[in-house]
Amino acid sequence: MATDVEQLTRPAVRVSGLVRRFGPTVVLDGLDLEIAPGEFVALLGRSGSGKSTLLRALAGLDKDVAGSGGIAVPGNVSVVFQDSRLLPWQRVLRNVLIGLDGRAARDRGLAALAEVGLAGRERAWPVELSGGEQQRVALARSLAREPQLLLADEPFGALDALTRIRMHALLRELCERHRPAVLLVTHDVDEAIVLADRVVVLDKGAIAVDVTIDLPKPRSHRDPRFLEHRSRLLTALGVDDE
Ligand SMILES: Nc1ncnc2c1ncn2[C@@H]1O[C@H](COP(=O)(O)OP(=O)(O)OP(=O)(O)O)[C@@H](O)[C@H]1O
Repeated sequence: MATDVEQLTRPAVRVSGLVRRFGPTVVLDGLDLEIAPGEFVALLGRSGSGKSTLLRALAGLDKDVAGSGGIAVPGNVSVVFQDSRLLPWQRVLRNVLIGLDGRAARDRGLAALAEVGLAGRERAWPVELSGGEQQRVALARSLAREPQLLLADEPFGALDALTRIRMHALLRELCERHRPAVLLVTHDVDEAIVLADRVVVLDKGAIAVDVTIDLPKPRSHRDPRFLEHRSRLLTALGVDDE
């Protein structure tokens, strides 16, 4: 039995020495990562560096990694992808409640839709919603499951810049209220700095950079410390900061 102190200090996510190969190609090469309960970690890395591979492993979607040891995650994990993955033949509330049963779950679904600003749209069809609204439904679907770990793979990558900024504010609020541990995969350095408590960079199969973003929220792009973080992270990604 774990003691109370162990319960409090135990990370929500612990990855140790994770290796993932596809044929001869080693994508994850002894990767270590811990995420504390309630901590928001953003994962950056060049295209093909293995970000989605890591996220899929944590989500339990990679059968070849599952059960191999090296990964400890909470029992209750939700995933949000770049496309909302709503079922077009189900109305909004039905989509939120997929896999959930009972009155309490229905109430959580309704509350989650209200939290993402979609109260009154429960009976809409996905096709009647904008891309940003569909991603809100996807967020509500995750929230209704009250996850201890939220995994997000470029959830705003397909949205226009203005909608993305609104979604940042929404995600920040939701995470502050519900406090899941979060791993957000993104290509967007600014998005990582705006949202995360920590930003990690994946390179050559392991975490190459691990930076705590100790700036008050909401964060301003004009804050010189924001710019310092951006510059450091862009350098880590091999991009020149003009
Ligand atoms: N099922 C698979 N079979 C073979 N190779 C794969 C498979 N899944 C991923 N890979 C390879 O693993 C590497 C990492 O892919 P992954 O999708 O994790 O990268 P990523 O960092 O998420 O990239 P991006 O930023 O472009 O989305 C790539 O070289 C990719 O081709």
